[in-house]
Amino acid sequence: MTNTNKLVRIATRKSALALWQAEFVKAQLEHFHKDITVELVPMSTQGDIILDTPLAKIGGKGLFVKELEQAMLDGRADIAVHSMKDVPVDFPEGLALHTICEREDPRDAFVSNTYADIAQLPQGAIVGTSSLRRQCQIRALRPDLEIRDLRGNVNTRLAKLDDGQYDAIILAAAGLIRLDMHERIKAFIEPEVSLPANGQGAVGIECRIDDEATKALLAPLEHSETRIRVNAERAMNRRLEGGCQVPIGAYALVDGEQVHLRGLVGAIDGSEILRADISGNTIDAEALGVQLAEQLLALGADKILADVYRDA
Ligand SMILES: NCc1[nH]cc(CCC(=O)O)c1CC(=O)O
Repeated sequence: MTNTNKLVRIATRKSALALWQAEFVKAQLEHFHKDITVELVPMSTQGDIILDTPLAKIGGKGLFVKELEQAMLDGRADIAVHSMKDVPVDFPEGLALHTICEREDPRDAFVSNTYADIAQLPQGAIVGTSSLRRQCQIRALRPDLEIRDLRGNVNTRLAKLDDGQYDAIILAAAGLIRLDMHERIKAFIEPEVSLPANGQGAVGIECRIDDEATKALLAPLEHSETRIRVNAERAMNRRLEGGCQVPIGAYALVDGEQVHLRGLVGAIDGSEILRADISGNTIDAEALGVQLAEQLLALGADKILADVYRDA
């Protein structure tokens, strides 16, 4: 199919990372289709505006994507580029996640100006993260550390570290790598120590379900292995009814026809961490995610999550 003179407008947040991801998709689209025009439509979202309230308290779900979705529904934009980690489970009527691009490094990263890794942190050191998932896993590993809230976009978080407000902070490696700040990563935290969030490191593209012309243009950006991994992870998260601010980790790997999925649900104080894993055929990725969620529920995840939601 040729799409001569087709215009693709990308709704995007204005953070450095969101703009990088939108520019990445723009470059990919232009690479695969020489005859199209791609424009960025930058906008602010509720999540960018309410920066001083812990996300768990404002009910997190979709905070960073609602305005982008409205722009597509209104016809002011054609696609929205998201970090898969921040994409809610369900989509508004008329929109769907059409494309998942190849995943960047999914691990969490240890960032500090003084210490080389978590093991080197002295007793009582202050670690910045607002992620309940990172918090519970670090607390389980090092109960002596003091975890403090850390909000804002990647650059804001790094500035707070450089200010001396924290001894170390934990960020997604993918964000730092994309923003060309690889050298800020002192150590990668392996999934055995900090199981990543579902979708971490993957970029997804949402569009109108009936927009066949745009969907055809997006087709070459799809990465099937990443799709399988993220589908398994998101299915687990969905069955646990986890929003984007929950102490839940989900991480899948694909090896040939096999998908291996690990899941974790933790109490925020790190006092209890439930882990389970499952393997099966890639065709069953989503069913495996649901089964793994049910294993975790049977182990007591429902009680832990009920406590988290009650305290939020
Ligand atoms: N919650 C914010 C967010 N959403 C996506 C990323 C990083 C990039 C990615 O996971 O694709 C980050 C920052 C972070 O967790 O450090």
